[in-house]
Amino acid sequence: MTELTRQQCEACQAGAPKVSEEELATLIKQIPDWVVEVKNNIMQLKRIYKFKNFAEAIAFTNRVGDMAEAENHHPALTTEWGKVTVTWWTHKIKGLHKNDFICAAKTDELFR
Ligand SMILES: C[C@H](O)[C@H](O)[C@H]1CNC2=NC(N)=NC(=O)C2=N1
Repeated sequence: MTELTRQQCEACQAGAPKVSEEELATLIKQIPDWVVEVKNNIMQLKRIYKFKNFAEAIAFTNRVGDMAEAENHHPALTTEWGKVTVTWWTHKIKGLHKNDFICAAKTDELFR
C-alpha cells in the first residue's frame, strides 16, 4: 500500500463511502498515536501534540492550517499553551473518509 503521507486528498461529496471497519483497522495502524472518538454520533480522529510553549504550539497550528488549505480538507484545531488538539473527520459524510487518515499522517509528519 502507498504510504498515506504520499497520497493526496480526493474530492469528496456527500454520499461518498465512509471507511469500513476493515479499512479502519488497516489505516489506524499507520497512525498509531491517533484515537478514534465518536462525538455527536460522528467518528473522528484525534491527537494531542505537546510543545514547550505557546509560540511553538501556534507555529505548528499554522503549519497544519497551510497543509489543510493545500489538501482542501480542514481539521478542528484547538491551540493552548504547550498543546494543540487536532481532530479530523469529513463533514460531508459525517464520518471518516480515507482523506482523514491521509491528513492525520501528514499532520504527524509536520510534527517531526
Ligand atoms: C467546498 C469544499 O469542498 C468543502 O467544504 C470541503 C472543505 N474542507 C473539508 N474538510 C473536511 N474535514 N470535511 C469536508 O467535508 C470538507 N469539505
